[in-house]
Amino acid sequence: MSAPRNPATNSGSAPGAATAPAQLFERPEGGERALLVQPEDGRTDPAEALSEFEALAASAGAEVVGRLYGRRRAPDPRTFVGPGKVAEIRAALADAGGDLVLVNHALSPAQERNLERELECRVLDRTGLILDIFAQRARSHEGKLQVELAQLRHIASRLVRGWSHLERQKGGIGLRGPGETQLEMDRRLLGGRIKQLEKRLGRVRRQREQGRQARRRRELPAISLVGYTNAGKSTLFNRVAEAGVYVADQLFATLDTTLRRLDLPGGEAAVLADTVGFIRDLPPQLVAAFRSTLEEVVEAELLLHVIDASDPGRDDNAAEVDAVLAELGADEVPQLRVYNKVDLTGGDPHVERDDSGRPVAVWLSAASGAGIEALITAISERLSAAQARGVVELGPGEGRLRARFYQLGEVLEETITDTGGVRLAVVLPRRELERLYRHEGLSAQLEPMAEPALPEAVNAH
Ligand SMILES: Nc1nc2c(ncn2[C@@H]2O[C@H](COP(=O)(O)OP(=O)(O)OP(=O)(O)O)[C@@H](O)[C@H]2O)c(=O)[nH]1
Ligand SMILES: [Mg+2]
Repeated sequence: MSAPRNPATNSGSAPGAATAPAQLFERPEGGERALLVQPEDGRTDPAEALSEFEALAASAGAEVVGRLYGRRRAPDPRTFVGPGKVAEIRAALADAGGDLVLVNHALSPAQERNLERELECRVLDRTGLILDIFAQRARSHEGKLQVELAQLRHIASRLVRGWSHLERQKGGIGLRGPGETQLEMDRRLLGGRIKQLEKRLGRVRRQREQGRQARRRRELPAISLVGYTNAGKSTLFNRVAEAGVYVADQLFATLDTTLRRLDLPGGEAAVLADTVGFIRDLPPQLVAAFRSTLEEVVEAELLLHVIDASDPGRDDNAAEVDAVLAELGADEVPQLRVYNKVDLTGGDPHVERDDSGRPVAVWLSAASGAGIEALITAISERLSAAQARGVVELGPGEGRLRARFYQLGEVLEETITDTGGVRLAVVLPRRELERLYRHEGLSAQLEPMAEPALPEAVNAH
């Protein structure tokens, strides 16, 4: 049985505690003994899926004591796996002395409950496991609220378990909350708590929205690091911003979006954001929960999509990340691919360019620092290409568009025209300009400025 986790074990590190030692987050000895069940659906490579699932289980602090594959044409509506497999799992549990079954698939609440009843042991699906990891990792106030809300929504439909011994296991994997308390298992209180969390989140989000608008007014272009979990985003973030963010060989080491100012060669600056990692089959309620945090991603000028070049599943993982980005509405944000960990592949750091000479991928090692300079130059090149600048003339009736230019970019100069309209010298993200043309009725062309009012972005080296 698992010793209930002492909340003090993982609440001691403030977000600023830069290089928190990894053992802070390691589970006290004697984690729950988990048996893993990996369905074979013919889609993904089961061995690879199982090894990722094992890393997830370890991240949640479980000790893996057994692994089983399950092949079945259609899932059993009652227990997901068939009766023969249930017997096999029961035997394996007895053999290994396991006290938790983790199934690498989504289970319906009824399937989870029926399996628990038949196996006389706690059963958690992939979503429940990922939620548990998120619960342990959330650091910021907003992150904690988001995770708790997602967890409560997830368990709301799973309350009737009917196993008194499960009650006594409070604090085990899947039953831990990010907040002060264990997850409240009483259905009556649950609804109230969910409402309360939604309200608090609303307040926090409004504050963050204000912060983002302030940043936008300061016109610092935003760059977001995105990528599969464990790709090396935080390591790269530290390298690039020298910020000292928590890095660990753990899945979902980072949950909260962290921002740093990034100074580019030539005196330009940008805001760099480190974000939560993505994973295959990210539970939908988690995508929803983090949607607002990930707005940083949607609104970024440039995404650095970090890919672990040494991972044999890297292309699948990258495709998965792109799919989540599309779900978030961020598929149109320009991407620079960063193939990380070239120290492990034996490759040389280099930059790939497209036909027009634009950098599209950078191969580097965040750990050794090889290739970082080239990355920063590539970022600088991509950012200056992402900015539109010019002079635009608006008619007297286009006050709303004038206001939009002030909102979205920087107005360097404004003069009144003979016809009573305005002539604006503006700099704004090209994406926003395109949106103005497409959706907001802007028809006037952006003419080149006679003289650049801002120093040219430096990418001379
Ligand atoms: N060999 C090698 N290891 C690296 C490199 N970059 C990162 N790592 C390691 O990869 C692991 C994950 O790094 P993180 O920076 O925490 O990855 P992340 O993408 O932020 O992960 P999450 O926040 O969990 O999504 C750590 O053990 C790093 O030390 C690299 O260039 N080479
Ligand atoms: Mg990270």
